[in-house]
Amino acid sequence: MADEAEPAGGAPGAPGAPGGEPALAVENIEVVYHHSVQVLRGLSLAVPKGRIVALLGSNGAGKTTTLKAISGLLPLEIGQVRSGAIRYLGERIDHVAPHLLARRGIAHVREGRHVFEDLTVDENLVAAGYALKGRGLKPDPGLIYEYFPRLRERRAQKAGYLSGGEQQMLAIGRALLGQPQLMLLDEPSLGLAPIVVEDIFRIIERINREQGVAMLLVEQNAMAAFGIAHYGYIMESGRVVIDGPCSRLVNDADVQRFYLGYGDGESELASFRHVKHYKRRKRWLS
Ligand SMILES: Nc1ncnc2c1ncn2[C@@H]1O[C@H](COP(=O)(O)OP(=O)(O)OP(=O)(O)O)[C@@H](O)[C@H]1O
Repeated sequence: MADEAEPAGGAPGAPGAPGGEPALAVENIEVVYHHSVQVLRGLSLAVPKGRIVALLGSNGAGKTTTLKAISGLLPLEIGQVRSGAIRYLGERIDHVAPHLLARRGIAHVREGRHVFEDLTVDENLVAAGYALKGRGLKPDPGLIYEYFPRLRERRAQKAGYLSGGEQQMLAIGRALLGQPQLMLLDEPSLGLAPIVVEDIFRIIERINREQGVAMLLVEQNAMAAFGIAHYGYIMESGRVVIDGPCSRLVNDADVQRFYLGYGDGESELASFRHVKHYKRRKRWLS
């Protein structure tokens, strides 16, 4: 688990911010789909340059929607950021088209390993070089193969025939080829065997460390995320309910009880929203 200084005023329950100059700042955004279905309700978070920040939460909390809001994909699903602001390297990006954001260095590795199945591994990487257009940078597949030697061995193979873990590696490799300054990773562990998850998370951490790329990591596998992230936010129903350095979150009694499921017989309390009530009740009982 990476160490992170305590944020100023970042007490559990009050969304704060990790220390360091932000690569990304999401400020109090509300997101609706189809002009009516509200999914994000005043969500704020920050990702400092060169850091890994985990975004956790139960199914349907709005994690994927948050990533789509940042990478500009919402309009494709008739979704919109209705209020609030998203800043990348200090500039507003909440109404910028996704291909322009990709060129500016935001790479979104979407849930479900999106690779071109009929293209080879090599061809997939060449296609990903698009993100470098106009930035005066050259794609470097050699770097990708250095991080993912298994892909080098299969470079002439069609991506559709790779294993799930190899496809996830290729999806991350494609994103990295664009030399991003911010990577959005949506559930890289999804559907993979624990040993493969360990392998991929080790590589993600190495990429962060060596390339200095900031990362916002959405994960259901909280322990895997806590293992590499510097700071974490936990969401419920479209807003952050608790945040802090991962070293603190993992030891926090409420996180353990309501999120990690280390219960002590209070299993009917299934959400952070019950925390205040629960604490009040505990005082009455004692
Ligand atoms: N295109 C869409 N149109 C309408 N509602 C949507 C759309 N995409 C997501 N939603 C709704 O928004 C809510 C949040 O979904 P989202 O996928 O962002 O959550 P999540 O936290 O990523 O969940 P999971 O962990 O299950 O992937 C859900 O209630 C979902 O049904």
